[in-house]
Order: sequence, then C-alpha cells, then structure tokens
Amino acid sequence: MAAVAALPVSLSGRFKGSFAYFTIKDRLPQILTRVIDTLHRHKNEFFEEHGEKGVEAEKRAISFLSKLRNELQTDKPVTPLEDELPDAALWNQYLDYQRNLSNGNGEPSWFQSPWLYVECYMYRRIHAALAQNPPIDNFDVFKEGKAQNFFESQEAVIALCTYFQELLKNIKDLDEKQLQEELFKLLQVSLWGNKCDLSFSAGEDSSQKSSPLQSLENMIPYILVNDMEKLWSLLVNAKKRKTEKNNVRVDIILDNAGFELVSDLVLADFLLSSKLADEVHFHGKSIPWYVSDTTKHDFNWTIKQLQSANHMWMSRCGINWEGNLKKGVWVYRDHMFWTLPHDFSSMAEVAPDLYADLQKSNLLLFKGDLNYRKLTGDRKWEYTVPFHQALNKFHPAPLCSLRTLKSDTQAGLKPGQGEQIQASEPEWMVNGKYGVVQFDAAL
Ligand SMILES: O=P(O)(O)OC[C@@]1(O)O[C@H](CO)[C@@H](O)[C@@H]1O
Ligand SMILES: [Mn+2]
Repeated sequence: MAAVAALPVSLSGRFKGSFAYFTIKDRLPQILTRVIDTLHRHKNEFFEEHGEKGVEAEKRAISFLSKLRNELQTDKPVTPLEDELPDAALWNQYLDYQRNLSNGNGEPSWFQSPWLYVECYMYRRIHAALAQNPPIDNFDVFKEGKAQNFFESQEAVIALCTYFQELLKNIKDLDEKQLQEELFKLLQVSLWGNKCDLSFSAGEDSSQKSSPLQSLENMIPYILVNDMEKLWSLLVNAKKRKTEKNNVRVDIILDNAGFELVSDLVLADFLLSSKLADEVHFHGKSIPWYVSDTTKHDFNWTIKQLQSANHMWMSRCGINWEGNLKKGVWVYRDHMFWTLPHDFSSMAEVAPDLYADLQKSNLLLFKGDLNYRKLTGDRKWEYTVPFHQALNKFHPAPLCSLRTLKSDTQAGLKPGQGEQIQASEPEWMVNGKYGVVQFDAAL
C-alpha cells in the first residue's frame, strides 16, 4: 500500500487559548442564549397561532436548549441524536467514528473533540429542539437576524444593484479586457460580502454599511491568495470551447444570507449576462445553520424582497432573478450533506449523488469560512502546504474558495507570507480583514 502522508491535527477546544477554544467557551453559549431569548420573545406569537400547544412546545424547546448549553459549558460527552430526522443515523455513525478516533482517550466531548464536529453538532441540536416540537417545528430561530441583516444592508444593496443595472446596459459592447475587469470587481464584492456573517459576531450587527464597490482597490493587498486570473482563463476557455450541447455550468456553494447572498446573486447574474456561463446552480442549507447561512426560504425571500422594493434597480434585479429561476438557468438545490459534520474529503463516500452532481460543473465557487474549513478539513496546516494537498482528494471539478479568514486555518501561502503578517497583526487569521480567492484545478 502506498504510504499516506499523515494529516495535521484538527483544530479543537483542547488547545487552550486557541480561537476554537474561545469560540466553544464564549461564542457558542452566547449563540444558544440568543436562541433561547428569541423563543421567549415569540411566546405570544406561538400562543396566537397555535394556542396552549404552541406555548408547551416552546417550553420543551427551551428546556432542551438549556440542557444543551449546560452540556457544552461543562464539557460533557457528545450524546447520540435521539430524533428521527432523516440525517440522524449518519450523525450517530459519525459519533462512533469520533469515538474510534479518540482511541480510548475518553468519550468525544465539547472541548476535547474537533471544533468543526462539535460546532456543527450544536446547530444540529438547535434544529432538533424545534423540529421535534410541533407545532413550532418549522420555526427558524435565526430568521429575524437574517432579515435584519438584509434590511440594514439596504444602502449597499441599492448601490450594488444600481451599479449592476448600469453595467448591463452596455455589457454587449464590452471588450474582453473590460469584461475581465467587471468580473474581478464582482468577485471581490462577493468575497468581501463574506465579512457579513452573524455567527462570527454571535448574532451582533454585521451588515454591509458602506458602498461595496468603493474601496476594492485599497483592499487588494488583503487578498492573500488571488487566483482571479485563473478563474478568468477557465471561464473564457470554457466559453470558447463551448458547443450547443455542453452548457457552461457554474455552481455557487452559498454561505450567508443578507448582503453576502445579494453579492453572490449579482455575480451569478453577471456570469449569465456576460455569457461566461449558461447556468448557475446554487447550493443552500436544508436546515437553519451557523446563524446566517442561506436556506431555501432565505433565498426565495431575498429575491422577493428585491422584487417588491421601492427602488427601480433593486426591483429590476429581483424580477430578472425570478425569471432566471423560472427559465431554469438558475437552479437552487439543497442537500443534507452540507449540514453534516463531515469535511468535504468524505463527500464522495457519504454523499456520492452530490459528488456526482458537482462533477458536472465547470467551476465550483465555495463561499465563506465554514466552507473553507470543510474543504481543508479544519486542520492545523502549515501555511505553505499547497491548497491542492489540503483538499485531501476532494476534486470533483475545478474549484475556488472565496473566503474571508475567520478561523485559524490557512493553506497555500507563499513561504514567509503568514509569518510576516503575523508579526504585525496577530489576529489576521480570525478578524475577517483578510481574504482569499483560492483556486484548484481538478485532477
Ligand atoms: O462560513 P462563514 O459564515 O464565513 O463563517 C462562519 C464562522 O463565523 O463560524 C465560525 C465561528 O463559529 C467561524 O469559523 C467562522 O468565522
Ligand atoms: Mn455562514
């Protein structure tokens, strides 16, 4: 058997003082407390809608969540899921897998196990708290926050939609160089749009306030790996090689709702309008996830909001996007795999249908920090390990991560690059100021 290079250790709360440690110790309990508050605040609404049954369900959900918070804060063993949701068996198998990994060093627990695992597990348990308790089983505890983030980004959304509609007016007359410039701009807006997530700020305001197009130039030095040129060549070559039968398909694995989602939709519209792509497939979450991640409801809600906005260019965007969905040139999909604890290196085995679907794409754009963590296994990589290697055999199609750094893992940097930034800015990996547009071609 060929020797397999050992993988570096997983980020984990067992490393005291690490970002994972502080997240588990402070941020996750804070998020749980907010969830409990949200349920409390909706008590009257539950009563009005469902009567006593609604209030009882709310109480059960709250007690389930308080118990969860206590388990977390006292580093209790991770317990098997007891619900009968379709993914429960896979979660419980994964717990067994973690038990085998810990090799007799105690049961998997909140602070001892890999951070990625326990953090995903928390969101899955939050989901269970609601899903198991009809009649409030469809209540998304993060919905309000996502909507608020969208409304607070209103000005930025207007600025972006206006810019984009102006661009569309003469997109046919743009030469290759100009098209490339516009693509690069919209890629950067989508990249920096990833600053606006709500789990990072434990639900505090993190909307886009300033014009998203204004300071792109100044932010170029903060893009630590910038493979935009590679994306351009890939798309231009695909366009040139195109025949009637083989459409160019780009997939966007979405991250946060709010401004980030709008920036992704604008990018997707640009890809079609410039004829760099013929179809865009969006992948969202099938359950509420990491506070601000996009579900099908958020996706449709956002497009509806734009459509009915009292602003000509905003509503023009919304109308066009609904049209794209109706025509089938935009497709929204979700898959259970995106909300499992597995990193993407096990997708081919755990979700072969999803892997096979992604293989049909010309380019996969993975948005955000969590997707980066799952792409690279959430491990302590040496900064200079090639991205291709960190992907650990996940190569369904050419792919690119658009991610602002909000967790302490990063691969594919130049020798000395990480150390140099570290010297002047110790928080560089977790403060969301830096980003990557990091590409890997499939093998
Ligand atoms: O994927 P996103 O939305 O960019 O970020 C998710 C995130 O906020 O969640 C984790 C903190 O709990 C961090 O790793 C990361 O910053
Ligand atoms: Mn997110």
